[in-house]
Amino acid sequence: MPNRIPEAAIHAIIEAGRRMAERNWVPATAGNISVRLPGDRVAITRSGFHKAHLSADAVMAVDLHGAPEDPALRPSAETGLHCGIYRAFPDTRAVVHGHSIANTVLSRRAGDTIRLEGYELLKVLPGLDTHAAAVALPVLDNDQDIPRLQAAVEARWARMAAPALPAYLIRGHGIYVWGPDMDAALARLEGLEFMLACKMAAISLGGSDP
Ligand SMILES: CSC[C@@H](O)[C@@H](O)C(=O)COP(=O)(O)O
Ligand SMILES: [Zn+2]
Repeated sequence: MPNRIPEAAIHAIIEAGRRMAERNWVPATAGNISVRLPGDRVAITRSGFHKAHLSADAVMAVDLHGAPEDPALRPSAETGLHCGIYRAFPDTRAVVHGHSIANTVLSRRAGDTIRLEGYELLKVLPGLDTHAAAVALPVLDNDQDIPRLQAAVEARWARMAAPALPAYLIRGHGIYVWGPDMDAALARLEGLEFMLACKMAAISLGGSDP
């Protein structure tokens, strides 16, 4: 079957995988990456591939409900979470998911949210133009039942003041971050991971972090 995914989308996904792997955010075969395509299609990583070594063969197309165009290929196990983000946020064109040490450790000891306050890097988030701000990053309980987890995500979004932050954490698992293009999604991911690493370092030093 010919690969009908635009070259630019494949390139963006491969490069994102390399960039996330360089930072140790996608150990083993963890993580998944997607790009919205025209016509209610999504290009997404296939399940079980190492994100440092992606090639065009590791990328496939699904519809906005996660149905593969080629039923012989298995998309990411978490395709339902990507598609849920694209359905909820029509301006979103890229979604990235990583498993860093900081997002895993901090989400395991958090309640419903992780507060990030006073960091210059908050300005990477849409609508924030000063460090004198605070955000509450949602933390959802992990669940291997992805439709049920997506329902919990949607219930949380419904309770959040609009506009929802373009990110959430899954407890002991990882982070989902999205944006209007891959560069924006990766910048938001890097900013959030930096702040989470700072928070973890502050706590490790025996201090607190607001
Ligand atoms: C290596 S375990 C990680 C997986 O269970 C999952 O959380 C993950 O991020 C990658 O799954 P995948 O199906 O390859 O997209
Ligand atoms: Zn994962």
